[in-house]
Amino acid sequence: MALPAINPTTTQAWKLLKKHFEDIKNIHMKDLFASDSNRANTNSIIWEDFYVDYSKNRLTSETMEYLLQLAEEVKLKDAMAGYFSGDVINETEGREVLHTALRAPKSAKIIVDGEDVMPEIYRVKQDIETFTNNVVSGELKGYTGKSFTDVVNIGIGGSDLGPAMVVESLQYYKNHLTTHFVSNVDGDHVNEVIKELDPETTLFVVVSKTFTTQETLSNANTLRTWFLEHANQEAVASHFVAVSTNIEKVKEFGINEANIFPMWNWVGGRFSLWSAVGLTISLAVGYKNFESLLEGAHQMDEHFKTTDFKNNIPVVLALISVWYNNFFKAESEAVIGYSQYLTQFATYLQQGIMESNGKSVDRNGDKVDYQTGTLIWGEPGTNSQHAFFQLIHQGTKLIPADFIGFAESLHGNKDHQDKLMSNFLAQTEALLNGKTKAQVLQEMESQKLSDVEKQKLLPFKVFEGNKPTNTIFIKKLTPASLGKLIAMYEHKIFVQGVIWNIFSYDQWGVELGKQLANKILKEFDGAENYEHDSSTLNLLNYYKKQRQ
Ligand SMILES: O=P(O)(O)OC[C@H]1O[C@H](O)[C@H](O)[C@@H](O)[C@@H]1O
Repeated sequence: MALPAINPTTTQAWKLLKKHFEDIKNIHMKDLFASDSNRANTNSIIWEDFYVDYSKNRLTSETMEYLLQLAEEVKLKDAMAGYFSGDVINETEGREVLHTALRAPKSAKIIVDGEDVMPEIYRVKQDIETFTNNVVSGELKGYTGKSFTDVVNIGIGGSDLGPAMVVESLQYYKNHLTTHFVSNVDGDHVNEVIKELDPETTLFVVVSKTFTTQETLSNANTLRTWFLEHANQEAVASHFVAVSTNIEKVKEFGINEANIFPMWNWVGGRFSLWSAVGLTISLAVGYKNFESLLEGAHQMDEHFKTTDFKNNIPVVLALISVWYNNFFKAESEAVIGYSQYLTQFATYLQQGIMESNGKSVDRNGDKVDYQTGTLIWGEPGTNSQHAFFQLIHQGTKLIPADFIGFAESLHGNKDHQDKLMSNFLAQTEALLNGKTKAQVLQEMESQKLSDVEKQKLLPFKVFEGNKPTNTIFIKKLTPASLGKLIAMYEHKIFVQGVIWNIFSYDQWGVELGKQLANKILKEFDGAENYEHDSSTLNLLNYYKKQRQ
């Protein structure tokens, strides 16, 4: 069944929200808290090891009522049923969207083209487990009989960002293997990694869903050439494995069929870390931890699938985001993880969110006349506090932010953890309340300033507050809780795509640049009568001169 295609602006709920927005747009959250002592409790969801507090948002129970009505009116329930059961909801590519099947239990039955995909998923999982155990235990050897010490993941986009982010986030759980990620076609990337490698003990994992991606094939070729400077052709078989849907292309590249981990067209690149694309994750943290990551994601799938919308974390977060995006006209959202392990989390989400929902044509093929996908950015706290928080606190832009924190530390240093958590809590409080003129003046009392000096400084020291945040407080960073967190954002993406009536699972917008790059690449060594605008032509000729 196709996804329902309902223009959200034609719903009753949208009209109610529009009117309601005019009524509450200037209300300060401080007043909402003052008038309802139970606000924090009624606007939070406690589920397993997740405590999601969304009370520090510019909304009332009436707002939530209309937002939930919007979810009903766009037929979110029907869309969810299609998402989980393998409907072709990626209509422009004619594909199912089944990353949730990758983490479903063995007993599940998910039919694609008349066939249950679960046995095949579990067969590949078994291969991942066996291979991981053989590499980690040192049983599998390189061409000179030494065990592997290093793993190089060669991929880009979804074949890089997911595995790289998870490996970074689960660093605490890592084994002795050193992992490297090569993605950029910039030769500096691969060459810097090569400096750290020993060909005798390095395993290469070439990851590409299509196996046609220029960057990945170039990097894989360069690494293989370097490898062959030290080893002979037969050694490639014991040092190179691949993950792809395109078995023929992988074989053409020279990797043995036995060394290919398959994936499927019904897994989108940016949602693929749960498949064999996550092989590097499994190698880095061990199969058991990889499995826990998947189990955590599955628990979030169940929560999303079975919980009423009002208490459904991904649904509520998606609706709040729509509220800011479409009514307050907020352009971006920040994601701030209070954990150094989450350094790559926002970068990862950028692909997930912006490649999925950066669309301007609706599911009927018509241009939308409302805003869709949000810009996503962020860095871990507390570092980001000392970098860009100034703008969030006192700038002119409204930037709703997700604050993600872990109550228990992994390192066990209470002093550091208390300081980290005090910042985590203080920032959302500061963003909520701000600082009034009266408070600033009171603070100034102890300072030796004249009244004129005080009045001069006053406007700069006032914080308006009323800056919205969600707090996603998780008990501890584990493979399972990370799996839940990632799946939470995946479902948020889905819900927003349904509301905005767009296709979230294609990415036609990345094609044009690729096509032109291929054309220009040929022109570097070709004749000079190219068809380009004058700017591109000048730049192209400038480069041609420089490279001679
Ligand atoms: O895995 P691959 O086929 O090499 O694709 C890698 C990436 O490249 C494309 O340009 C897409 O925009 C991404 O969604 C994809 O993850």
